[in-house]
Amino acid sequence: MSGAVRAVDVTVARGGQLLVERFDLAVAPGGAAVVTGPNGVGKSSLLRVLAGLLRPTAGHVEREGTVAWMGEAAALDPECALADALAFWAAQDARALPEVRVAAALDAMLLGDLADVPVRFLSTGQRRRAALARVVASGADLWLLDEPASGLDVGAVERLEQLIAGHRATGGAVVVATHQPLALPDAAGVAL
Ligand SMILES: Nc1ncnc2c1ncn2[C@@H]1O[C@H](COP(=O)(O)OP(=O)(O)OP(=O)(O)O)[C@@H](O)[C@H]1O
Repeated sequence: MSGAVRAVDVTVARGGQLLVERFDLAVAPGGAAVVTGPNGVGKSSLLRVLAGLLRPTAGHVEREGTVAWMGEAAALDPECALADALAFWAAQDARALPEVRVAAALDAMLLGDLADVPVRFLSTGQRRRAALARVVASGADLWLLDEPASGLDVGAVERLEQLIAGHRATGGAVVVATHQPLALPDAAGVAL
């Protein structure tokens, strides 16, 4: 696995407001960056630019590998059992053995007992863990995570930190926007 992202001289403006000006960032395979700053400063917007979902006003972004994006909504079918909803996306990602990937991702986020429960019954924190399981099951090289720890209990935050460490150990790259402190060794800090 080899994931990476590089932002070169990136400027981001939204709604006539300058959010990020002449920004540079390089996250190599195995690397991580943590984006912090007050509400409305532009963290999500920057992550969207890194993902290619939003065009920068100036500058450019280079990505290496496949990308998993985790935003506010998990986009898991509320009527489906959790494992089936995750398997749908794992299959879209054209990876081999989606069911095996989903089972491993559910285990990784301690959701195995909820595999057959419809998504609409999940609690806030369980939904967040399900969204993370979707990222894990995607097998993507570059993870872009917007507030992944929001609503998670202490144990789930530790799981998240372990998942990110494991992803990086295999050559994956991670950029996280967060208000909550996360233990991500050697991560580059980006304070907006
Ligand atoms: N589609 C849009 N059109 C115009 N302005 C927008 C749009 N989306 C966001 N903004 C504005 O851009 C600014 C940055 O928003 P963004 O969501 O990137 O902030 P953030 O740092 O992630 O905030 P938070 O910590 O609250 O999640 C805010 O002032 C917001 O109102």
